[in-house]
Amino acid sequence: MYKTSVIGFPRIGENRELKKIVENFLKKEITKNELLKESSNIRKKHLNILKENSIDYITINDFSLYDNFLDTICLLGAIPKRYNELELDELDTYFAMAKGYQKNDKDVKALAMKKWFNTNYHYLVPELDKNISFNLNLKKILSEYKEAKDLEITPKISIIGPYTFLKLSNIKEGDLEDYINDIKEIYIELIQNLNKLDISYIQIEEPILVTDLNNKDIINFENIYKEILNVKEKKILLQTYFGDIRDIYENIIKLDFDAIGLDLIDGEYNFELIEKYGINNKEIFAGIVNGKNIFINDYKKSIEIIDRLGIENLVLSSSCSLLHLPFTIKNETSLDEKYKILLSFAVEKLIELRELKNILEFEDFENHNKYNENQKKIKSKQNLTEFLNNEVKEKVKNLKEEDFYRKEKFDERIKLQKKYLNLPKLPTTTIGSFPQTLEVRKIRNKYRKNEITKNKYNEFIYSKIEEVIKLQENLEIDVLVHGEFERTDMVEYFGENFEGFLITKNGWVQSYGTRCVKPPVIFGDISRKDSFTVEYIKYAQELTNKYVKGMLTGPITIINWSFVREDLSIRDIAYQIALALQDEVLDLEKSGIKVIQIDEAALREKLPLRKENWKEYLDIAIKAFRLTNSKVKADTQIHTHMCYSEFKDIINEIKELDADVITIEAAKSDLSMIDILNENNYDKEVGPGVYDIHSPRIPSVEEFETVINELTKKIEIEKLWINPDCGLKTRGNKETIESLRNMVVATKNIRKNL
Ligand SMILES: Nc1nc2c(c(=O)[nH]1)N[C@@H](CNc1ccc(C(=O)N[C@@H](CCC(=O)N[C@@H](CCC(=O)N[C@@H](CCC(=O)O)C(=O)O)C(=O)O)C(=O)O)cc1)CN2
Ligand code: MET
Ligand SMILES: [Zn+2]
Repeated sequence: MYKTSVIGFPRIGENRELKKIVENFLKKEITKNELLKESSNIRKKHLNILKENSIDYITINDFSLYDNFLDTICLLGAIPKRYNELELDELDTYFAMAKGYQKNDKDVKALAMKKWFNTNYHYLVPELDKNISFNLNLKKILSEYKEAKDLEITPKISIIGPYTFLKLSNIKEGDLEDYINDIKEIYIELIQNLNKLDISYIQIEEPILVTDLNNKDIINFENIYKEILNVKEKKILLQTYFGDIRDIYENIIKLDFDAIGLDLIDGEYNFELIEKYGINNKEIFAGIVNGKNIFINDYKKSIEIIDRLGIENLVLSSSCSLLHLPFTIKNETSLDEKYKILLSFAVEKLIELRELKNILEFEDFENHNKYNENQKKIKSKQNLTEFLNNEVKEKVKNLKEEDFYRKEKFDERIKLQKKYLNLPKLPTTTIGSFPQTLEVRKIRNKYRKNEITKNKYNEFIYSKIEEVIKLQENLEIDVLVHGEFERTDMVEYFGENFEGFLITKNGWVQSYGTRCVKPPVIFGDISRKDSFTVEYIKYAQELTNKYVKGMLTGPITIINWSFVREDLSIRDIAYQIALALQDEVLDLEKSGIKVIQIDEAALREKLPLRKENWKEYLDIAIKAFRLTNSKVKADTQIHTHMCYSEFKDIINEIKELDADVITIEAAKSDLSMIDILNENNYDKEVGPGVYDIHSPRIPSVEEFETVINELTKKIEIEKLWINPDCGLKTRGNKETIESLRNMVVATKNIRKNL
């Protein structure tokens, strides 16, 4: 007998309904009651979809108005003091933590945001200090429980596990161990409360277990769980995902969990663990349907996996939450059927689980019509020759060592660049995008619907470029950008313009809070037909005597924020993209652009979860980046940008990227990252972000001066750039202009004293 389960379902809604209602609430266009009512409707709709697909273990509390980690902070009452002191109601406190709060004399920054393991989802980081007193708040769980019961569902309740919570918290005082007792107590109280409900499972999620663990971790984990498991009266599923749990499987299997959830897509090694240590009578939730990629399940392979496991009474599950997938392929009305049949979004993954169960329970599976249908689709990919490009395959094969190096060394290059560019000390710049206001989106939407011509659309884009160039000149910024108005997204735009990608119309995936991305699909071999950024950059450059940066997205970031084909190595895919970018870089240079930024925003975030896999990944990432710009002249300045700056472990690789200038996020990480650069003799130029663009807060001139002064103490003046910590596309015009003005004024004040 087989059962089916999913770890979690996307909550943003089929047409991003949740995004819209939360944003409307934040703009005070709808009331709190409307927000709660509408979000309940979304949840009920999703529960019904899960029910219609006969999912046996339906999850609740996977929903969130903004982020599950933020919900967990509220569930445990671990709200940092500064937010409680605002004396707002519960919901406003929630959003103050999410977005920061600036009103009258009150001014509090948002909680920090971090990448959720190796996905493009971001969670809000809990803070733990001596002021924290945990205090259980079950309101959210209980109302979602009631909704499920009203639909006659006996739900499984998802909660973030205590160890993942602790490990991902920002511990401001003391050590992690200092918080274990409190955490244990509050989770015990939580389990005791959940005991009273009519539920199928408590799904405790501990993805931290797929990272490298040491003995202390194992001791801590056992210490916490032995007592929690002592009080349980309902079944507990220990759910892991994003990898295998090699360091702790042996210990876990001896603990009193009723079930264990394993990722069998990204956790190949889990098979060996099961073989070696057995399953000790636990129910296994086998993650065989990929929750992170959008290609259809190959039923033949899945059945082989299940055979290999050789476990009776298996639960067929997703490899991770379906949060990381778009809603349904059904809405991709512009996509050719021959591609569509090869793709599977969240709803289709439910169908796959249901079909797999039926096939497995069918005596002679090879004669099951769904099985044969599936195998026919899988084979049909071979006929899609339009995605084959032998020329680029050859080019990649023939790459030589020298293709990955610039001719001149940095020391020599930077002298030429300094002479040529002749910038003031502490040059100011921005990361690329300017606010993507409603105006921009509306016009683009009209163009998409053919309500305006391509010419009219371009005219509008050019007028925005003029506007933003004037603005930057007025603000007296030193190195300008064109604003990226023609781009929906820095990755999707490259997918639209390169060969080898599929683009979806409604394939939205939540990235953080109400923000979504529409990852393009790397379906075939990648190449570039014509230049596509040059005309805009050239136009911008002709409007000003200052330098305008060429603006490209790097190969690893394109890969990491796309859905990626599984039939070619990541190295080959990365080099194909790098070669396509190289064409664009050289065209920019040819048209007179002297500064070219190639963003590798996602390089750090996709570092493999286990150290043993770092080397291979970084080798690909560095070489692919270098390949994009190895052929430019010495006096062409190459910039790169990275959003997250936890560089401690990869600083040597960052050096090896050999970018002349790197701009990075630093504002939120108390500048400790600068020490790391220094300790490792980082020799290139750096622009540590001087303010956090993820919040509408406007830092004052004094605040900027303090940060910049700090920076000048730590970094050689000659090497220091002043810039925000990321692109400005999510901000409004007003706060952007005021923040940039303060940033430039502060820089000039400091320059006077140099
Ligand atoms: N891919 C990617 N990953 C990333 C980042 C990134 O920039 N790109 N940045 C980091 C942070 N993540 C982010 C993720 C999303 C957004 C973001 O701003 N997303 C926008 C969508 C951007 C977009 O593609 N907008 C479309 C508009 C789509 C749209 O909403 N259209 C409306 C119609 C417009 C109207 O008339 O109102 C509709 O369909 O209803 C466009 O520009 O054309 C959003 O959710 O609001 C920002 C940062 C990390 N990961
Ligand atoms: N150039 C891009 C921008 O400014 C880099 C963003 S990194 C998420 O939007
Ligand atoms: Zn960024």
